[in-house]
Amino acid sequence: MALLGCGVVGTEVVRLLNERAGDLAARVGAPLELAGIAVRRPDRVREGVDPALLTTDAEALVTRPDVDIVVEVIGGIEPARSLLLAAMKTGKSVITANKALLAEDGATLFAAARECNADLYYEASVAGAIPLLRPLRESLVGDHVQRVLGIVNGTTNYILDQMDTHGAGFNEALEEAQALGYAEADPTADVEGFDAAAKAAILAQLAFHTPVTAADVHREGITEVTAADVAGAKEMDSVVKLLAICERVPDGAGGSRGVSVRVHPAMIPRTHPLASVREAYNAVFVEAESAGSLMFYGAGAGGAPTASAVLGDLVAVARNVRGGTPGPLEVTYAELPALPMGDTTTRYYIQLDVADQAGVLAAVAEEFARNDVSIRAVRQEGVGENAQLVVVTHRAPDAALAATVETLRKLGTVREVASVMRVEGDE
Ligand SMILES: NC(=O)C1=CN([C@@H]2O[C@H](COP(=O)(O)OP(=O)(O)OC[C@H]3O[C@@H](n4cnc5c(N)ncnc54)[C@H](O)[C@@H]3O)[C@@H](O)[C@H]2O)C=CC1
Ligand SMILES: N[C@@H](CC=O)C(=O)O
Ligand code: NA
Repeated sequence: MALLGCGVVGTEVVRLLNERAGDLAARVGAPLELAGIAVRRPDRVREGVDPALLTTDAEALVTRPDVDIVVEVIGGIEPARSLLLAAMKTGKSVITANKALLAEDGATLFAAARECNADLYYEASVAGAIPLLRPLRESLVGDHVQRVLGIVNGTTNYILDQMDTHGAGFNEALEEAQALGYAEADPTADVEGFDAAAKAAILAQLAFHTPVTAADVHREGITEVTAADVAGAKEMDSVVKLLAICERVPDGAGGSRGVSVRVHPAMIPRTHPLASVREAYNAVFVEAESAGSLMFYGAGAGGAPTASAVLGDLVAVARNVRGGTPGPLEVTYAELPALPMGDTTTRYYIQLDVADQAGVLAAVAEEFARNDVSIRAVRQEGVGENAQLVVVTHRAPDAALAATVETLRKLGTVREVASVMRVEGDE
């Protein structure tokens, strides 16, 4: 086998391959021999890594005749894509942790795997160590999945958790997450929601057997989440989490109109199981017609947990290679359209700084009514210059809720829209 990349994840893969060589050989039925490791800087000292294995010529490594499995933990689109394609075209099976690539151009990789009769396994790409893709791809393939909902980015969960529990600042918490090996090479991918959106696309594609790419996912990160949002959530006995939500949208005639796939911060009650997901942990609920609700929980980021998922794939693929039978391929027959966010029904929490005078509540309520948004609860707090209205809505199309907020911003009696947050998990 060959390894591409020897960073946070790659180093752990090498360490575990060495430490568990005997057990892995027994489980596969043959030893897993590391033929080479493609790196950018071969002079760098890497503890536990034999320097004789290092090469900067990744292209030559992936096509070597003595390599039959290639593990890619470089990340990014290129050269990862070309290397994986070259590997499959020369008869190798491949394993990758690269959600960005799978969500942007998974179709090309899956087509190559099919044409070349190669395995393409990627359990590490979503929710790190948590076995989630194999259950969707295999265990639940006979069921009808309705919804996948969860926390799939460790870095942002770590930041939000530190803000909530220790009142930490955003930048300070991000630096800690980077030092712990959770963040992507460019942490913008985490905090702007790109990483979670890529994972949501992969989950939706597997769950609904329909092509979904990152471009189909509505994405909002956590950079706009303010201390006021976190404090507002606390007052509601709730917590702010970055959620990935993939839903099958019914057509009213027993079928599906399409899928809604979105990533955004949301307020969830502290009593909800997702509220207790702390630090860089991930948790995902899968709701299927016959299985009911299933919950997957565990380490979603970090070198060793991610390497665990890579090694699981490696043993599975090595067994397939030895047996001469490839594993299951992607099936995306359903061709369901990805519906726009505006059509998706959500609920909003809105905190308004208002003038403390007669008729304010009526004026605010009128804007909700004008947009056909039903109010679930209203609370007034403070007096005079500190007067605030907190409104929680019932479900309405997201476009109607966004339009309501826009009109509230223009209302003379509203001094400021202090916080707007979607609400999930307490219906
Ligand atoms: N760190 C984590 O918690 C998780 C990471 N992943 C994914 O695993 C992959 C790797 O992530 P990390 O190890 O954290 O990143 P990293 O940045 O620590 O490691 C990537 C390594 O690849 C090397 N590299 C870049 N271009 C190369 C090239 N052309 N040839 C050879 N080496 C090259 C870099 O020098 C770096 O050492 C990414 O796709 C990431 O999204 C997935 C799940 C969790
Ligand atoms: N950067 C990612 C790593 C795992 O996929 C995260 O923080 O979850
Ligand atoms: Na996983």
